[in-house]
Amino acid sequence: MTKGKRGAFYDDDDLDDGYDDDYDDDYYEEEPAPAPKKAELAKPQAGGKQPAQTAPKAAPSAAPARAAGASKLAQSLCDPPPPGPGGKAQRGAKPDPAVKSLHQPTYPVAPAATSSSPFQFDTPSPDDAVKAAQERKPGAVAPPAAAAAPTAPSLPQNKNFLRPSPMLQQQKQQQGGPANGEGADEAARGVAALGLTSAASGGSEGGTTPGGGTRQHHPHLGHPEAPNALSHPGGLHGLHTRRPVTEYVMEADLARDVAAATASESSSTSTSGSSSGSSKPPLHLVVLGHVDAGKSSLMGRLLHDLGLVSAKEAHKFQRDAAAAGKGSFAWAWVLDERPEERERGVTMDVAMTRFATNRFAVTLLDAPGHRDFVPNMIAGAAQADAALLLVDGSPGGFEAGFSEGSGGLHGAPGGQTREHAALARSLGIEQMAVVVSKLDTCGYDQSRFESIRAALLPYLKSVGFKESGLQWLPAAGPLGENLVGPPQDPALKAWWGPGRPCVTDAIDAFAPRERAVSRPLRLPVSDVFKSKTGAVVLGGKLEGGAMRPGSRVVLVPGPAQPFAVRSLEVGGGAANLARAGDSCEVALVAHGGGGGGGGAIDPSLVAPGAVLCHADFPAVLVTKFQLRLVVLDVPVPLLRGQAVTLHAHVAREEGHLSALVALLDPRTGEEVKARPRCLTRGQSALVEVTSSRGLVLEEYAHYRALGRVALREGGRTLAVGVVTQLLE
Ligand SMILES: Nc1nc2c(ncn2[C@@H]2O[C@H](COP(=O)(O)OP(=O)(O)OP(=O)(O)O)[C@@H](O)[C@H]2O)c(=O)[nH]1
Repeated sequence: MTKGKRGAFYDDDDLDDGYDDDYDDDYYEEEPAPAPKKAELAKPQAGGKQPAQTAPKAAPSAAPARAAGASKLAQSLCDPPPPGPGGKAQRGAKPDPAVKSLHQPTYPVAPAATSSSPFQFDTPSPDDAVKAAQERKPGAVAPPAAAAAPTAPSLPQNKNFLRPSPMLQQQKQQQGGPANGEGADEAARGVAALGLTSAASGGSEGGTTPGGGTRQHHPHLGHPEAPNALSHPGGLHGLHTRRPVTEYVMEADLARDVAAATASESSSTSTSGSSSGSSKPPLHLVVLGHVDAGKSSLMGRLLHDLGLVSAKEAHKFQRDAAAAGKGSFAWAWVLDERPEERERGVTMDVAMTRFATNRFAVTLLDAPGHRDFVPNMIAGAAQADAALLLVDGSPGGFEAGFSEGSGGLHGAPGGQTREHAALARSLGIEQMAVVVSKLDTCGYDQSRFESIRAALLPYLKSVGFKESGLQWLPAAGPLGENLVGPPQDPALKAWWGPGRPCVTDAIDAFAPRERAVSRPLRLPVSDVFKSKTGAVVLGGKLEGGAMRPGSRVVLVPGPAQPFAVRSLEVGGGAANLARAGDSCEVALVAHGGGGGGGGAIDPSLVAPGAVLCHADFPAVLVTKFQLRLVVLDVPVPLLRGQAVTLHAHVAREEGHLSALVALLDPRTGEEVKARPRCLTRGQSALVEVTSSRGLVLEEYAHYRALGRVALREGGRTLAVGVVTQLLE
């Protein structure tokens, strides 16, 4: 393999530069065939943990037909892997979805299967739903009645995108907070060449009480027909005159508050160890991985082991899941709340919850693994500072999730381990802990762990991760092994002893994010809900700037008049200040309208993809922009006019490639050809994109999180890029 160079054309301070340095030839050994052993199951757990699920033998044939089904995005990202020393070929194993049998409430060693059938859904995926709605109603306009309803806000209906778990909603309500209710080598190097780096933001300073999840609705999915500034007759606007963000100087009183909060946060960081979430640096953590890798189960059990799910609640989840014939999904039910998710045993939305580790106030985003829900995964990952990548270590499981797909226009798509990792990196995530799960199914075989690492590491490096940004550890979620303390199972303990990190150690080893407070306020709205007091609350992650009660803000797109911040919650607790990186909820009142609620924002006017902005430095709605992109795995070359779905922060719009401006050298960024006729996989290019409706975007140089765009079509991610210029 030609060692990738990248980044020369991105004047990005975080640009990766250590590709060669980090390259580790040791990992280019031929992968030894896994030697599965009998699973060690259903043993009592030490440390007061819940007993693991018992292990009656399951009939593999009875397992649901769920397997590798995945987009082909990364087929090109990893083929062919580099030869090892001596020219030995290094290839990922073929799909072998033996993981099927793990859908039974047992953990048997499954025989290797040779084929996989994609998971079947009988109802439309969110992608389909949004598309269908948009096709039904081009330029979808909100019904005037809804727009006019002053006191009966029609909140998004139960299609929440980021949502808290039921357990956390309950906790929040008990605390009296807002109710939550319903709640290819070339291509790969190209991704790396984008040099995308993490959002310069860091999360909340004060997750005051672990488990104070408050977000409820994501209007993006909930309201495919919601108004858009460019189509709404009732005066939504987003056509501000843009003041250069570089002119912004933070208001003196706000700057004082920010400086004080920063000082207090640094001092508390240096004296870490308290168990309270308050004043701990925030960390937005997304959990990624192929369908059924064990993401939800691991997080559900972790929340229990951290004391956020009581034994009684855990028992109820187990009883109810068993009664529904889904006993093995009991821990996943902590986060998989929707009936469809529980019935199918598949996460569909991103579930959000909060907990505290020794070091961080963590906002957890549990992303769906199934390829139909990659758009949801993108929105979750777009907010994250770090990721846990769950990799199924069971025999055949890793191979299914890491499969390359069979290529061609109608070929089988590859596994989501690839797609998720590539997307995460392109969305700016630089720090990731790879958790190899389900090793209990092969007797915690160390060689299986090592061989998975050897196969995955080159790929992760090829999509832009530095080896220094990666951690590797084993864990078995449902069994509670290596989650919050050292493993109890002798077979695992034998090679993962004291001093080796457990999951919470790995989280604590992530670096906190720098907060992008020097830019004007930007908060992409991911939730709209009504608090107990009747206030309409907007929630999301602050991607730039700072605010406090009284701050003047404007919603783009949104009503023309400015609002004032009436009250704030950060990390689930009342706050006087929110800074870039904070996960916050904001209640607004019309500027100068007092606190009576009469001037409160009408939630029906909160459009999907809306962004709360500084009133004097608002964002603008963009319909044409220039994007520097890398073409991922495309079945056919991209031509001018190619229809795409644009994914940026919490926004999603239909659009097309309106011009292929130039082909770029992926290493230097220099133009190698003007106006190319088409773009093929792995190529780097400057393109012009036209969106059918306006959306809020920013130049990547100013706001990373608002300047990253993924282009998808037909269930595949075609390209990822960064906004270089706003054109119209
Ligand atoms: N033996 C064993 N089974 C596991 C382990 N982790 C998860 N499972 C099982 O794998 C199945 C899928 O687990 P989930 O937690 O739903 O997987 P997921 O990655 O969240 O799935 P999606 O979100 O739908 O992509 C369930 O039957 C779990 O009991 C593990 O460490 N060992």
